[in-house]
Amino acid sequence: MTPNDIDDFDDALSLDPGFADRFERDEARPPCKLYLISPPAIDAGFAEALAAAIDAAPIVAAFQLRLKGIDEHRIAELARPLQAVCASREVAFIVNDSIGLAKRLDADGVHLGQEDGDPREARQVLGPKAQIGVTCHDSRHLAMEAGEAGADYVAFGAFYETGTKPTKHRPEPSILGWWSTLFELPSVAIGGITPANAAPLIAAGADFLAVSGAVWNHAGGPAAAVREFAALKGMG
Ligand SMILES: Cc1ncc(COP(=O)(O)OP(=O)(O)O)c(N)n1
Ligand SMILES: Cc1ncsc1CCOP(=O)(O)O
Ligand SMILES: [Mg+2]
Repeated sequence: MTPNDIDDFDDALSLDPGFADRFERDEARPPCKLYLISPPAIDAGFAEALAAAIDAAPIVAAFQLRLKGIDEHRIAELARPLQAVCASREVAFIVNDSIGLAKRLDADGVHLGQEDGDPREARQVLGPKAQIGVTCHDSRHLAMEAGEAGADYVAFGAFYETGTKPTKHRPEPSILGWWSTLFELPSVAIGGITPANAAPLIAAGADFLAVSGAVWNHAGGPAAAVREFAALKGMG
């Protein structure tokens, strides 16, 4: 994809929704992977669902433990079996929001929102191997800042309406193409992504699709959802 193509991408998509299905993702780029986000609340039985989702297709690269409004000690208890599921399957285990909790759990990384802490501090605390991700909403500026601060990926979203959390930023898919043309650092697309609406994001150049509701709330169960994502062009 070239910068000119990127400018035209959203226009073509709005005129012809089938455009993304025919658009060729840059073949030099590795296939797009799935980045699972936990439901906002879980119980001990969730480890089984997580294992089923990961085992459904070899496209799951990462899992983020994103539990809201729960005491950190309880999150740590819930985390252990999930961490074991991920470790045995070579899936990165990422903690949301808290550098301290990521350190305490010896997680593979941490995801930081704009109010969650400084990626440079995360690097100091978690070390050179940690995967540090940063929320960049719909902002090219925030993404470049995150890259300069040493992030391992930049996350754009929410691309679509989502019931998982209230969102106020709505980037166009072309921000993913713009990013991938200029920078090597991987991008993550997030927000209301389903197998039915993911094609434009994959075609535009997303390296990872971060998904919660479409996997855990799928009528056929999480494994069926992951298989549907795996069948999309550009995933692999
Ligand atoms: C991969 C990924 N991208 C974005 C977010 C959102 O993070 P944040 O803006 O801090 O919002 P909360 O998730 O904390 O509600 C994310 N968690 N993961
Ligand atoms: C955490 C987060 N940040 C932006 S949208 C979102 C929710 C992702 O969950 P879903 O895939 O259910 O929309
Ligand atoms: Mg956060």
